[in-house]
Amino acid sequence: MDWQLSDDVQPSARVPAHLLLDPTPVPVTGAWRPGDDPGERLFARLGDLTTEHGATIPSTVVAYETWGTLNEARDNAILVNHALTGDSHVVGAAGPGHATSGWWAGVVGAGLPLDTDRWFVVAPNMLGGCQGSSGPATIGPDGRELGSRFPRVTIRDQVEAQRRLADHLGIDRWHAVVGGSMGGMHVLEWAVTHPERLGKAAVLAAPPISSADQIALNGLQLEAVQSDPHWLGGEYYDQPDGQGPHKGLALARRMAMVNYRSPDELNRRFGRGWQSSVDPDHGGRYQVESYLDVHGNRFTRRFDAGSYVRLVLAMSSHDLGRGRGGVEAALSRITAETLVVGIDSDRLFPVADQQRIAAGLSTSVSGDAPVVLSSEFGHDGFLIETDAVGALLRELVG
Ligand SMILES: CC(=O)SCCNC(=O)CCNC(=O)[C@H](O)C(C)(C)COP(=O)(O)OP(=O)(O)OC[C@H]1O[C@@H](n2cnc3c(N)ncnc32)[C@H](O)[C@@H]1OP(=O)(O)O
Ligand SMILES: N[C@@H](CCO)C(=O)O
Repeated sequence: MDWQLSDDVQPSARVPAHLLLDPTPVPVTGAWRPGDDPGERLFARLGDLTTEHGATIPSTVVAYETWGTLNEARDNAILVNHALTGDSHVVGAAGPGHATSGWWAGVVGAGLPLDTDRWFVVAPNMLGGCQGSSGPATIGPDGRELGSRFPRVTIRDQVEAQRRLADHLGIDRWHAVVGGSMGGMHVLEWAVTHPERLGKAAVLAAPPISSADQIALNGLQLEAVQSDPHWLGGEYYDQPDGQGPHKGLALARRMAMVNYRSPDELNRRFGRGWQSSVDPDHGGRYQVESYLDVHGNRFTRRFDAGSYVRLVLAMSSHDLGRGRGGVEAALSRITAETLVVGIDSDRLFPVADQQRIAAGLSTSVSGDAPVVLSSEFGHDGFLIETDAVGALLRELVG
């Protein structure tokens, strides 16, 4: 690497406002302190990080949010890991006059399954992400986004960044580490790499290894982004008029959304309905196409294409058994009491994946089979079925 990050990293004034995904300058705050505002985004500078592939990320920054209070014994902390395009914003402000927001707002909070009156909940933005942690959109000392200079990272690299965050916060052992989808991959890596540092684990809708089928879906999405003429090898940030690989990124999201939802749900919701007054056979659109367009377009307004490519590559690299004698040998190293949850309509990470995890564990809370939730929402069920997911998590954390 021929670049170094300085301590006063600032967003570039040259970047068109609508491409500036995260306009917050990156002041490197100190560690969390009792009394800090819940849900306030903090940043930890975690030193140079050498990736599994031997590249160095200088002055790695991880953005994170916390809720609740770390007790004196420092043994009430729960790590929550987000999925591919999530962030540290698990839950926002709640109360009179405040809407509750965040991707697991029904799960984390006072009196909720991960009860913040009792637990100290920590949620980092993953390494390579675009919501505050080091990633391709990070501004380098030359005032330009790192773009392709940001190296490939793996699930293990992302967990290493989180391990450093735990050290930074003075948390030797998590009461529990939980996460869904790609976040579940992080949970598994935590449980295998640092078995002594967590008591309990929850793996939701995640596989122990990315299969050919999953890599194929990822590869198509990567191609969609990288074949956009505005991708420019990942150096697209300074194009005139805010141009960028928006079409490619939106197409990738549309492809992904199909796998996040189930055929039954899409068929029930949309059938063969038209979105327009014009018959699709004569140029109009089907409702389901419109739905995917909305999600694809919306996504380009909140996510960086370079980050997306790095994170999808990280997901494809996932193999719990790499260098450990295979998946089953790796699973046998897990000592955390583990909840494994699958969703019966998940076509992205099907229940067979969670069956393999549960069967390989000696510490699964449901024996050698996973808990299977019945939901028509497919993979996204872990985000939507918060009552069922929350009840399972409440029981796990005790
Ligand atoms: C841990 C993490 O992964 S965090 C990241 C998760 N969040 C995301 O991925 C953000 C993208 N959103 C999603 O994936 C999903 O919306 C979820 C999982 C968050 C929630 O799912 P649901 O509540 O079932 O929302 P759904 O997918 O039905 O989308 C609803 C939107 O589609 C719109 N929509 C529905 N039908 C159509 C249609 N025919 N044409 C256009 N838009 C449509 C709705 O108007 C609604 O828009 P609104 O949000 O402005 O109200
Ligand atoms: N909706 C989720 C699905 C992937 O788990 C996301 O975008 O992160």
